[in-house]
Amino acid sequence: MAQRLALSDGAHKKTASVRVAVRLRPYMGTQDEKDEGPCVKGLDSLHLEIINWRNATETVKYHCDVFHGEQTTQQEVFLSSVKPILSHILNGQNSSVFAYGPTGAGKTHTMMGTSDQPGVIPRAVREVFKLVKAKDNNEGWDYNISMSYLEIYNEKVLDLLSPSSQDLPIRENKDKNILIPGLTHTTISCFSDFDKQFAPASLNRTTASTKLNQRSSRSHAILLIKVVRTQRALPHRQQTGKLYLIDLAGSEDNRRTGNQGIRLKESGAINLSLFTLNKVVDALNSGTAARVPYRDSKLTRLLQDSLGGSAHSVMITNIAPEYKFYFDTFGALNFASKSKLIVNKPFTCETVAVPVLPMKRAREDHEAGGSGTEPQKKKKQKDERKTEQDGSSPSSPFHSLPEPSVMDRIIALEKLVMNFQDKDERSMLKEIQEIKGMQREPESKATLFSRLDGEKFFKNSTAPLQRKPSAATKSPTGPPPKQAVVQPLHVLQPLQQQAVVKKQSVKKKERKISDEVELADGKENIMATGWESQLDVSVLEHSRQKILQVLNTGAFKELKGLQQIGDKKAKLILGWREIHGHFVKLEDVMKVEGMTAKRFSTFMKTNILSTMGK
Ligand SMILES: Nc1ncnc2c1ncn2[C@@H]1O[C@H](COP(=O)(O)OP(=O)(O)OP(=O)(O)O)[C@@H](O)[C@H]1O
Repeated sequence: MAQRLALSDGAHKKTASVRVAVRLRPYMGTQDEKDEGPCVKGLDSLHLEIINWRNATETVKYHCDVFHGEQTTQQEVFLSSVKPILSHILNGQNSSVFAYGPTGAGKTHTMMGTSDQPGVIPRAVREVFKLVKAKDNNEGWDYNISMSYLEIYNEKVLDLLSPSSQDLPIRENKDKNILIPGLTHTTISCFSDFDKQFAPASLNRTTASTKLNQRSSRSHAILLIKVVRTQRALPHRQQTGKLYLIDLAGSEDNRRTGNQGIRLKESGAINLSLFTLNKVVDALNSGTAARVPYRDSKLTRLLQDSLGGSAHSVMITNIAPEYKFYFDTFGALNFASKSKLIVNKPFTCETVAVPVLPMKRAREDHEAGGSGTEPQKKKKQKDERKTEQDGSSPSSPFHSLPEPSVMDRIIALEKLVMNFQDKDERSMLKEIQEIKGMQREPESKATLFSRLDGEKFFKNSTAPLQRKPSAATKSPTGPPPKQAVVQPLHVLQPLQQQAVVKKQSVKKKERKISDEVELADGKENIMATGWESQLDVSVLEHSRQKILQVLNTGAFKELKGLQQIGDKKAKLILGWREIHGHFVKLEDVMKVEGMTAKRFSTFMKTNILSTMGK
């Protein structure tokens, strides 16, 4: 029976982390009807930046193990991100490469490629044969290479090499190897052998056209290349290494894909498994003994070896530059930065028992369907059923999962960004927030600009990432931002405008809330009540500007710092801002859902009083 030997003894002591590469596909104008320009761009081979959703004049910077820009070739992606982990499978260890990212971002292109530009899969298989050939006769081992190819479609495991087969079960043996009884294993002796099997089997994969991708993969495709090497001499040691090459289906926002009916059901399954993948990463990252929910989806059950398990893993996060992919890109980058923290512990899967061959056959039989004794079988079936009751069965109602609202997602993402920024970046963020605070004080203006101009924040001289001005997002004021981790270049509204209290001649009937105040620029203001007219006009206006500034630039927490604003209102304000841009005047807050005139009046009164003197 194959045993796992942890490489944690003596000289072999080492761990392998999940290597995270990010690949940005070229901008495809046709995918972006509004032609708003890219929302994300690379900075160097390790960094990229994306426009901050809260303020289009700011950017958020990410760090990854490798960044592949738009011009990167398939060959370069393979050489830098994939080739280095392939040799492990010749030593009985597992390796895995998986492409993750939103639909239409280039996962299939990266993994499969085209005949002109072959992707990771054909290149990796060629390389495995090359490595085996180089070793073959010199070291006294015989090598056997085989392939299996499956897809997970609507939470069903389907054999792509035997398309007529039904949903296959997933099992785990006592050595924690993941097995799929009934799955075809085909021995391949050269690359063309592989290609003969792989090319037609790929056509069996479920694809369909959606609004975001004409040929969208509706399933997760997993190619398994298994290398078994057996020592010719006694004691006939045998090592089994597996290479998983995984093209995940894309995460989807069905408001944009326009999915309905069967596409919507597929999408539910795709999003559920990716959501579970996220939970698995979270659990692994927490570093506690918390249960890792591998069993909650077929995908994570199969990837058990690849994440936090025994594999050397590379995750290629594919992202798209167009604005319509913005939130998916943001989510993918945050997921990538989480996965980067996982540390895998590589094992060698080796048999030392003699005689080797009968036991090997028994093991193969086991994988081919004859798995385990009857009582074991029953127990495993029970486990499967249990998993299905947990909600991962094909018939489980995916749509009944609570879909977080857009704002919940945005706020969660925001939290993630704050959590996963590099420490240095976090401290810079803090510093920048302080500068933002200073911006609120007109007397600090001069200091602010002198600091912003300083070397400390803007060392990079490349052109800043800027959204092309569109009606909804035009920044009202200020020069284009220079480059920084997060760029706070929201320039001040003029403060301390002269206000004149008009004679209180308007009847209360006509002005339900208040008397009338007219600003020097002629704007009408309907919030001042009797108590306000007692205040110094400049103090009043100063408070109003402060409140307006928080409403326009405050994050969730700062909004909640305002009187009368709870979680729900803060989210609604963020949502309003996202859609409409800035509040031009305070009264615009009444356009936010649930902010009645009466509430607005109380909101103003309490906030003006609380900001006075600050
Ligand atoms: N690096 C690239 N260079 C040129 N074209 C690319 C690149 N990446 C992706 N494309 C093109 O973009 C389109 C979408 O890519 P692809 O189908 O690979 O996306 P996907 O992420 O696999 O989507 P889905 O999850 O919906 O299957 C395809 O037409 C593909 O050829």
